[in-house]
Amino acid sequence: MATFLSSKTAATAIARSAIQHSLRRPLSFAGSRVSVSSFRRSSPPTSSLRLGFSQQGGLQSITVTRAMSSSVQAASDPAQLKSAKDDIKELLRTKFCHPILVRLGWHDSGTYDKTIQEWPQRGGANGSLRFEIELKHGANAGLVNALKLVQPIKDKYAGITYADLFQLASATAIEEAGGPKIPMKYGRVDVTTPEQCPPEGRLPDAGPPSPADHLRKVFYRMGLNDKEIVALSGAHTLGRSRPERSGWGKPETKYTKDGPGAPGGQSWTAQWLKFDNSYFKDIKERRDEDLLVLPTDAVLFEDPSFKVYAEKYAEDQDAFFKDYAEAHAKLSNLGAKFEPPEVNLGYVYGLGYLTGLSPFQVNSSAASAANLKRVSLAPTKMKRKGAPVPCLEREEEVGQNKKAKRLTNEFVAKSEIGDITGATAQEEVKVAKRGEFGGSILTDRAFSDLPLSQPTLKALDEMGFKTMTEIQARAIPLLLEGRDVIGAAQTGSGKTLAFLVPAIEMMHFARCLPRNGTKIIVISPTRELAMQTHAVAKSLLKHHTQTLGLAVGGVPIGKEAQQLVKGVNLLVATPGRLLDHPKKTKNFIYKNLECLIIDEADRMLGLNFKDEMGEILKRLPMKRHTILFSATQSTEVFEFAKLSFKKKAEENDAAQPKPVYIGVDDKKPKATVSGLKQYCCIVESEEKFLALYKFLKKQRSKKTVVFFSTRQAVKFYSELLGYINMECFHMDGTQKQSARNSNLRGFTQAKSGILLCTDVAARGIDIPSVDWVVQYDAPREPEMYIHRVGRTARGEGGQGKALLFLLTQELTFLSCLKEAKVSVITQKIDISKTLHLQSLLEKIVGDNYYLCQSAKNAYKTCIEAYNSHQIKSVFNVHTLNLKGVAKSFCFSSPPKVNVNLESRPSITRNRRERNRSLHGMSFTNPYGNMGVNNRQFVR
Ligand code: HEM
Ligand SMILES: Nc1ncnc2c1ncn2[C@@H]1O[C@H](COP(=O)(O)OP(=O)(O)OP(=O)(O)O)[C@@H](O)[C@H]1O
Repeated sequence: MATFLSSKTAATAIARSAIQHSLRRPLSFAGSRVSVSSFRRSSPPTSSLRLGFSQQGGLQSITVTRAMSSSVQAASDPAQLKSAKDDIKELLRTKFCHPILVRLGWHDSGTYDKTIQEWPQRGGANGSLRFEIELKHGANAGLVNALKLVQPIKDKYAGITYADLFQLASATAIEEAGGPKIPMKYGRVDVTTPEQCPPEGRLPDAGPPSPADHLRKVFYRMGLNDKEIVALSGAHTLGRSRPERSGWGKPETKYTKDGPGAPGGQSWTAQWLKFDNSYFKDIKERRDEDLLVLPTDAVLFEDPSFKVYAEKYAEDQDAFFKDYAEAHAKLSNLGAKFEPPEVNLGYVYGLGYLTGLSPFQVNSSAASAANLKRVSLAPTKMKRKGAPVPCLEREEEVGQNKKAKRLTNEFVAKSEIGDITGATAQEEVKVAKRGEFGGSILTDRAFSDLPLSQPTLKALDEMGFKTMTEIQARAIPLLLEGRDVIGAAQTGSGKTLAFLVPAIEMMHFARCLPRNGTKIIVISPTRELAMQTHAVAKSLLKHHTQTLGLAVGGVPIGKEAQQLVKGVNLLVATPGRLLDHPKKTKNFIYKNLECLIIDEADRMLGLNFKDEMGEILKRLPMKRHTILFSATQSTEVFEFAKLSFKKKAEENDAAQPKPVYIGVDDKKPKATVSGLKQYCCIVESEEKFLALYKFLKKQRSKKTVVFFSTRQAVKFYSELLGYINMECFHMDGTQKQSARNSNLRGFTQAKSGILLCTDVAARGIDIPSVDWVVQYDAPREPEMYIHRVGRTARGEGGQGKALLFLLTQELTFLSCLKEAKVSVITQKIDISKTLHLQSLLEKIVGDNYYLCQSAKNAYKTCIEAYNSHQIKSVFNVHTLNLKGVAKSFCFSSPPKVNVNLESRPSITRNRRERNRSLHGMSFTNPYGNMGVNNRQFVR
């Protein structure tokens, strides 16, 4: 176990007094070690701090001058920056001071307070850390040594500001330690007097009572989010903590006993001069006593929202590097004033040529011609260092940096606001004519060009499918060759046929008979999706002799068992029921299984299904093909694929062909289909239901699916809408299967209508002609958003629209969407003429006992669901206006209910912790241990 130290205070006091002691000594500037500058000083020396060195190189004295107090410090000279970078590299090579230089840059910029407009009061990267008063802040203990190291470089290059030098040194240290290239820009202006330093207390504490809250408080103040907190914390992969400085860490460990650099301290990682993702791996494992884990490090794997990123970075170094580089660049700009100002930024920003580290390519001829004028910055592809799954063969560049740049709130503020309910049919026609709406998903390749059997070709023809979609054209030939495939393609792009056609061919050419048992299993996350896949398979098998079966919960198991005993060659199943059969159905033969297809693989291999999938995988024969399909992919899918495929390759022979990743849309700028128009409506809680009502009323002639976060909300709103003469279908996971089926069937067959549902209908369901997908409650994560909106604009030429409701404080969710390559247009819904309905609604609910109970349940669970939202930084239960929320459930004031704010993820996590030993399925052991699991997520 790594240690948690708490003897901080005393040591900090010692450190402080040591610094203070030295600060009291008189000035004796000793620049004797600094070589004579090759640059002529273009301005008087700007340093306000002078350092004195003892013969041993230790600090002797510091003093502060105020010579520049009245003038504004000019920004850095690019040519000097380039030279200074070389000097920093040399310094790193000789002193091994990478970590402390990183800490120097971060402590200069990390004082930024986004709520303060004025520079330099807002703090941030402005060089203020060179002043004694700031160096004396407890959090900066020891950083005087970093200043001492860079001061000679500062002295050599008068044309560089401290602010730039600190950030240049930090970014260079990361790169030289093997980290990512950081897209830096330069031109920061320095503060000039100690009075301009920020107050003490703006940097994080390593051992606060509530580490997650503390980190959020500090980093949110800087305008950084959870992902950035986790990524930046990864800088602790470098360096050591020293009790005599910060009070944290051991005096020495086996990793720090003999240097490099001055020995001592406790590091977070074994190779603390190498920038990689071992910080996350080590904290996760916590196996080594000699490695440090501060409370603020540990919380990255404890807080559910931080954990998502910490886990990801522990698994995927490329993902860490990418996010770190972005976050570091952002950190280094916090609060900075850049000069020349905006018009000349190209000159300053375009230091790609200068530092060789920017991912932006400067148009160099323009740069030299226009010199100080803005130059165009064309983004170039950042080459990834390796595939996320080394054992996968790339059909094309796998897992590229897909995520687009962050959407800022500014975007929202600037975006055109119209009233969505007023969108006319003419406008829609105009858009459609421009050809921007509803592109073709079909290629020019015909199914008949493939070596498919006659019965399959005949069935395809009868189903009306002649040419293939892209995922079909790319996946089917490879699957026919017997390759294992991970397929990713947008919602509604025909993935079902892409895996079913080759599966059926496999059975056909193997001449499977019922007595051979189950040769192919397709696993789906929901019963409805399994039934739908079963229906497509049934049509495809129309002229074949092979047998088909369905195993889903909610229906009597007996009939299914009889069928299985007779022999089902292709079985479509949900995981819970699939697990029941081997236990309860004696003669269910699955030992001959040849192919396992996991639809919606990212969901199936995610946390919710981990236990069931572990159990299933453990029972199935290992010698089989594995096919994984989904519209969104996750690290889990790749990790699973990597391990299970690798294991299989080991067990079989070395010549085993590698599995193939097919990412049809990886290079596309959008994650959603071109036929989809997406809107977002920003509302206050109290207006939310009125806005929905107004919307549904206006779109009465359309077919609309509305997603809610809880089944209680689905129940209440469908009852309420029924009361006010707006009948709707409703579907959630706890309804009886017969009710689920009839609601889905009813809505599918209807020309217009409303379906209220939970995420049980978010994935895979193929309902024809849905016009609108409304997300009344925001989704758990961007991936869920993509699946939900995928219920419209499906198939060839499919068109549809999506509307997301967000509360004002949830706006930053748009940045998460932007990162997932989803852009939405902000719209408004004018409810001014609907406001009077509120009192009427309150009366309806108040007068009806059952409706009132239903509203209370919905209100309670809605708050609980909000509390367990995955993206805590955006969906923070404490920011909810409860009075407004109550209004949206038709209460005049918040009802008295017992709200359980223990988060759902933590309940699930606790249960998982308890259950872990039962299954042993992990991504290092995708086949799991022997054991019994009675828990059924989906039956
Ligand atoms: C998340 C909140 C953070 C806390 C509570 C924290 C705390 C600390 C502490 C206590 C030390 C030991 C200092 C010493 O004794 O010399 C340290 C060192 C360090 N910190 Fe942080 N830190 C945080 C975030 C960051 C960030 C965001 C970065 C950079 C992006 C960073 C980079 C470093 C480095 C590189 C060192 C090693 C310095 C050396 O070896 O001299 N830290 N941090
Ligand atoms: N080759 C084809 N030609 C015409 N239509 C097709 C073709 N292949 C599939 N489709 C139609 O496209 C629609 C979407 O197909 P499918 O349900 O397989 O999508 P999907 O990619 O699995 O979507 P999701 O990710 O939402 O599960 C269906 O209505 C299907 O009939």
